[in-house]
Amino acid sequence: MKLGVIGVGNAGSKIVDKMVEFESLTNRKLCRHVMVINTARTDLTKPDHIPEDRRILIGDTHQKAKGHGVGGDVDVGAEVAKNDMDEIRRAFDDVDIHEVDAILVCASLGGGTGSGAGPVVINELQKMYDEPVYGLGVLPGKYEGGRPALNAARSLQSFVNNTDNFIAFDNDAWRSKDQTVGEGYEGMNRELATRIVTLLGAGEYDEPTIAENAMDSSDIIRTLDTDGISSIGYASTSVDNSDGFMKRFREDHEIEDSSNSAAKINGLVRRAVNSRLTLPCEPSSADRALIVLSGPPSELSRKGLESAREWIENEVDTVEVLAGDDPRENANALSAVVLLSNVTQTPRIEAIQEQAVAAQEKIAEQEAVREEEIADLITDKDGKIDPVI
Ligand SMILES: Nc1nc2c(ncn2[C@@H]2O[C@H](COP(=O)(O)OP(=O)(O)OP(=O)(O)O)[C@@H](O)[C@H]2O)c(=O)[nH]1
Repeated sequence: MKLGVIGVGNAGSKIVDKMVEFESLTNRKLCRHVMVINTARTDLTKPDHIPEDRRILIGDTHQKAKGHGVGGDVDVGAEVAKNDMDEIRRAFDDVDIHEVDAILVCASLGGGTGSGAGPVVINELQKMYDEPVYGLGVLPGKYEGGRPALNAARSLQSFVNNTDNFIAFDNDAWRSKDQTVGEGYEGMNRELATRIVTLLGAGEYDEPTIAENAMDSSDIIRTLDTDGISSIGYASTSVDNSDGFMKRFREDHEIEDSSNSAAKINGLVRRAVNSRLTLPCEPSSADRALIVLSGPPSELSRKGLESAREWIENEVDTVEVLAGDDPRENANALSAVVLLSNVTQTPRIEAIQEQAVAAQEKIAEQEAVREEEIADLITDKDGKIDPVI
């Protein structure tokens, strides 16, 4: 698939940066247009792989943002994006839409810029283009407290309602227990970029491929076309892709090798579904699923892919399962990515909603106490307002 990729806010921009890094390391050609949008000038200097002229600062003249971010305030994030919409639109004008099959907007839902400006950007893209617009959103960890959960619960609805599909990544599930907030982001972003680029980059090659089961971008678009929330599973195993003795040996043992390959693929796909998903969920609650098998052509097996597809159909009980190969001549690993589209049994999303309700109640209580304190300060014992002077 050919993609336009837009990162909004700090985490969104870092994830886009990692996607571009991964695709260039693996010779893929997924991200045809990249752009990052932020309210914080310093965060815009962080990406290593985004050209300078594709970094858009918004809100530098806004009274609350002033180029320093929006401090977790979703409403300010949304307001800034609306105010600077002309500038954002001008940046979109450079995107040659005939060159892309879809647009992906990446953001974290726990901060203020990604969760506030992200949905505004998505709405504008939906108005401007007919191509599908997908969201890739990071859910804050429980350990971060009520405010990020409240932001996420509010903006999740906007992301899901306004995108053709929302792929979720749960910080809670991916953080190691001994890590504090902020630690481990680099590794988490790399894991997410690997999954998303291997999935969406399937089928884009410099040279035409003759692979009979090659994945087609229309299959990916079809699987994502559910208006729901998705999760991705991934498993990988290293392979010998040298020209040396081992490869010749394996070629000489073709029959044995092909049944081995089929078993390996089947095992890999099962491992992907049972692995740590980007969003923990009950796989059987998915409406549609898609398998991409990526690796050297000698490792791909039609039989293996077909039996893995049947396994997902039966065991995971998903109605529609598509599968395809992504042959990569020089790859030194065989990877399976499984997209579970429109999953509904997602405990973390339910927990975020509960955490958000509790946070909202706490904020309301604190406001009531503050109002009482202010009233006490400015009124005399008879309840009359004390003049300031
Ligand atoms: N997975 C992941 N999560 C991140 C990363 N950086 C921040 N977060 C999470 O993102 C949330 C904060 O969002 P940010 O993207 O930093 O903030 P922002 O959208 O730029 O908004 P403001 O800082 O309020 O202007 C918190 O839930 C963090 O845990 C990252 O690199 N990877």
